Amino acid sequence: MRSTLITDIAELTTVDPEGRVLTDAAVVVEDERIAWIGPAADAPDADDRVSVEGRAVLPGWVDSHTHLVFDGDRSAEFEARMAGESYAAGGIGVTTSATRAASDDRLAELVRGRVADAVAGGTTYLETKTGYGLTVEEEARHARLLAGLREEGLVDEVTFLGAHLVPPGRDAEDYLDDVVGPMLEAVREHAGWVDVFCDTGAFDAEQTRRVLAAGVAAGLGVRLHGNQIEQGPGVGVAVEFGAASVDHVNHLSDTDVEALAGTWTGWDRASATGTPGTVAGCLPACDLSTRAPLAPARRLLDAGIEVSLASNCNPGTSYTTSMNFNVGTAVLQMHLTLAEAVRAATLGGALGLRTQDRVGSLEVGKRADLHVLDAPAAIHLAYRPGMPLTHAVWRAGRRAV
Ligand SMILES: N=CN[C@@H](CCC(=O)O)C(=O)O
Ligand SMILES: [Zn+2]
Repeated sequence: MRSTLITDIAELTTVDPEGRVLTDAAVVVEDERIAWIGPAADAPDADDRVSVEGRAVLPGWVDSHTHLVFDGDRSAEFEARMAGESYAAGGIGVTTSATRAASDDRLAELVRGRVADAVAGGTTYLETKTGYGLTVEEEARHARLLAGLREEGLVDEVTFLGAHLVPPGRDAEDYLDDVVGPMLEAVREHAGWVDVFCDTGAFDAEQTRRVLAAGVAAGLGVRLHGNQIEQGPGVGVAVEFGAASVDHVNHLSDTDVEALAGTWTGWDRASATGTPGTVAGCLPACDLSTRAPLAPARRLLDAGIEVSLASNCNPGTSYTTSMNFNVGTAVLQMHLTLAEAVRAATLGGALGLRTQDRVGSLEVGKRADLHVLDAPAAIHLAYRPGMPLTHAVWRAGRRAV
């Protein structure tokens, strides 16, 4: 077992249950885990020693919502939106055509490049989805590709999103017969989660229930896209199914907020123990790129709901993997404190992936996922928006950047 002492940390944001922020701190990493955390002056000996020379360190970002398997360009659609058009689910079909035409090698290269960008920006745990295939063969091809990259340790969680859009030219019920039948059968060995875009122009409540029920029967965990375009049934269905996360949540009724809050009654936020409920996944870059009202993260936190921040990297609504940008935006525009935003982008994402016991905070025994900023304090993420602040990254105890 090889150990490394990472020392001369000006500010160490742990995101542990007490929310401790240590100054003049050090961390010892043993293989892929954190073995010790404390004042630099008390640090034990280790095989290797790395000084971060007065920089800030925080847990690596947990990006709990991305769509990285895609080809093609939708910048004209974005430009039209900036000139006043609204976002509509139909654009997914454009990416689907381009993605179907891409070879296995090209798709793998594209995903690898996007993952490399994410890691270079401090992301150490990453979920990603299918959803631009929309035939049995294509969804299976994308799920297989992602499972291969998970084997390699490049991505961490794979989600099946066959119910992203009814492909142009197909009848909805007939398509869903495929989704819950041969498509699910083909992807279930590759994916850990099932997801549905439950919104105007995509799938309604009954269709969503049908897909989620089939996914659960196939042994998959539940997550959902909901309440992005309009107030609708997404949050209600997510709660009904005990989803780990419902993401977007731009348009919420009081009943939606109460329903989400009700899922967190068995969770003790102060000690981060108990039974987690349905995380409200907020996607600030997507909200800006679609000119949607920013998800009400402040209101959700105040109601006792755990919130995550994720990049939602995809070509239609959020073409970025930058978690630094999302965290800065949450502080600047969504009225989260820095501590709340960092927690949402680390432990919040982990809760939404039910991996909070392994990742999402810097605690002894957890995976050594560390993000070193080129700044003395983490508040620089909001104070200097858009600056290249990621200095170094350790992922599972290995230097990745
Ligand atoms: N809203 C649904 N899915 C993606 C967008 C997909 C697209 O437009 O290509 C999202 O999460 O925003
Ligand atoms: Zn999405």
